[in-house]
Amino acid sequence: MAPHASVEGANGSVNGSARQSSPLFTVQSPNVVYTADEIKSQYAYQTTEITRTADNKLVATPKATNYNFKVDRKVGKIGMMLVGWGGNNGSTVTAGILANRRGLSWETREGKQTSNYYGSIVMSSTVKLGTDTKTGEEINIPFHDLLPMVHPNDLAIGGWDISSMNLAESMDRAQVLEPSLKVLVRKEMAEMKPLPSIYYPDFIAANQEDRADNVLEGTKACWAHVEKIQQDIRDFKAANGLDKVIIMWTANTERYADIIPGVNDTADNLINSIKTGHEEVAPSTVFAVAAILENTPFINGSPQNTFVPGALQLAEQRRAFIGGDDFKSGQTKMKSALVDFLINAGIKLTSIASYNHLGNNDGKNLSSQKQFRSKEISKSNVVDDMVAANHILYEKDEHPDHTVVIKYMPAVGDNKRALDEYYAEIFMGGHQTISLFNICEDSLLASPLIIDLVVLAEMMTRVSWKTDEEGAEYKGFHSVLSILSYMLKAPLTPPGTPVVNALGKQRSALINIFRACVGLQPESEMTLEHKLF
Ligand SMILES: NC(=O)c1ccc[n+]([C@@H]2O[C@H](COP(=O)([O-])OP(=O)(O)OC[C@H]3O[C@@H](n4cnc5c(N)ncnc54)[C@H](O)[C@@H]3O)[C@@H](O)[C@H]2O)c1
Ligand SMILES: O=P([O-])([O-])O[C@@H]1[C@@H](O)[C@H](O)[C@@H](O)[C@H](O)[C@@H]1O
Repeated sequence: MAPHASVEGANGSVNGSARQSSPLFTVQSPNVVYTADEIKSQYAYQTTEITRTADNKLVATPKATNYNFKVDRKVGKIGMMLVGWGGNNGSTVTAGILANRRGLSWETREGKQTSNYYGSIVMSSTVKLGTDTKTGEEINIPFHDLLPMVHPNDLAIGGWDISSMNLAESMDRAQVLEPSLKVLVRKEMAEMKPLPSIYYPDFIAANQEDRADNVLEGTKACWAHVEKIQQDIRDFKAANGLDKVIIMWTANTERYADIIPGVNDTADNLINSIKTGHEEVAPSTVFAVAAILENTPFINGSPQNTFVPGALQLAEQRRAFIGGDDFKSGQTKMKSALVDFLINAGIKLTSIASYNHLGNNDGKNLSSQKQFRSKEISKSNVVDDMVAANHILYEKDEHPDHTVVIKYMPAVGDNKRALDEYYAEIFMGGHQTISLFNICEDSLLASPLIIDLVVLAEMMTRVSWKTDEEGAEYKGFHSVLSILSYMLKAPLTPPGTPVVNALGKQRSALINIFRACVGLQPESEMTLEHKLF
């Protein structure tokens, strides 16, 4: 008996360019109702409440909370606007979507290569739907078919860059893609030109100045910048006949902004600070404010603290979606899986040394201490939740030594080298040393994450929920889309809620929330049907 089966997507193939036809599956349940426009489900959310007795014993009480979910099935026409469009990631993801849309193949030294979306959890991973009643085999379906999601091939693409290069020139500058592929998309890419952007020199490395030839007037925040970006968004929507736009920051890493009471601590203060030209307001925060005011989801793919408290409060007030921070693409992605495994195996990790060097423009910008510091923070905090969860191995506030080093080495270009040593205590005084050498082709790892973040953020604009209470109205998830954490190093979460970095937990949360939207309980992996004979 084949224990597993993978079912092709509803569009005929997992990565195919065909459009979504009818849904791959339907849920047969009294708790799920399908109409042409919506899927409505009733869902019993099972949790375990912990209380303590007088003598400090734990009491676990199962609890069920009933939710009603509603999914709008109409995807509409969606656009993706990238800040930093002319960068390595921006030009690579654009070329990748064009190639997939046209089903391109090209010659490489290893032979013919066809377009794909490998590295995208949405387009190239599968999820277990259930078990075949006749064969007993596990039925796995493409993640993309779990809910009615936009297909990346359908995305209209635009954006901004402080560099005036068109996307073909940017693609050449990036030195990421094979010439035999570039030639096939060059004409289309050459017609794509980034909109001029805002450039506040103090926020990125001085070594970026030589590419800043496509900038709006003004070197610090002003309300005209917000209004210009808002107008750019509206113009892009109108020019492409879009129903929705998702904005992604894939521009350079900025230095952290100081959080200053009266300046960026509240929505009103932040807006006033922009209007009065306060020099501590970063370009990424100005973009975030403009996106929020346009009720356009804004995702931060870099590590800086774009979402200062005032920006977060504004998003909550406007019920606009934001997410971030910092794509989790290579060294940190591996770390968030490996540390989860080691600690959950009862192995006491005592030291993590993470060195990496890269030669792309990101590396050049990160060679400046203030910008490196932003990245060091996002790369270092990724183990905190896993360590804190195991009080057998670690005393309170005890944690492994953890160091992060990034060096700019132009020769290796976009092919970042990540060298890690994990050192751990094992049984009876033994030690385990794990040494990793991981060549991360940075933009080819980050581009699928950009796609996932855009597709999932757009999906969340069509999901709403309500309780069973009399008169309850459907509403969206919290403005801070922590559901996106799988793609991010430093996941932004609603204020006061925990940060989860463990890769497995992040993926499970994403899948199980989407299962709940169609009335399906989480996949427990218990497979009692195969154990109780
Ligand atoms: N694997 C990865 O590539 C990876 C992983 C995690 C995070 N990131 C982050 O993603 C970002 C982009 O990475 P990249 O390799 O594409 O870098 P890149 O330097 O090639 O591209 C950044 C682009 O942003 C532009 N830019 C800078 N400031 C701008 C502004 N204010 N407005 C508009 N454009 C602006 C630059 O001109 C450049 O074209 C970086 O912050 C990087 O740290 C990358
Ligand atoms: O995602 P990851 O490979 O851990 O981290 C990476 C860093 O090591 C490196 O500086 C650069 O490649 C990217 O900005 C990315 O952030």
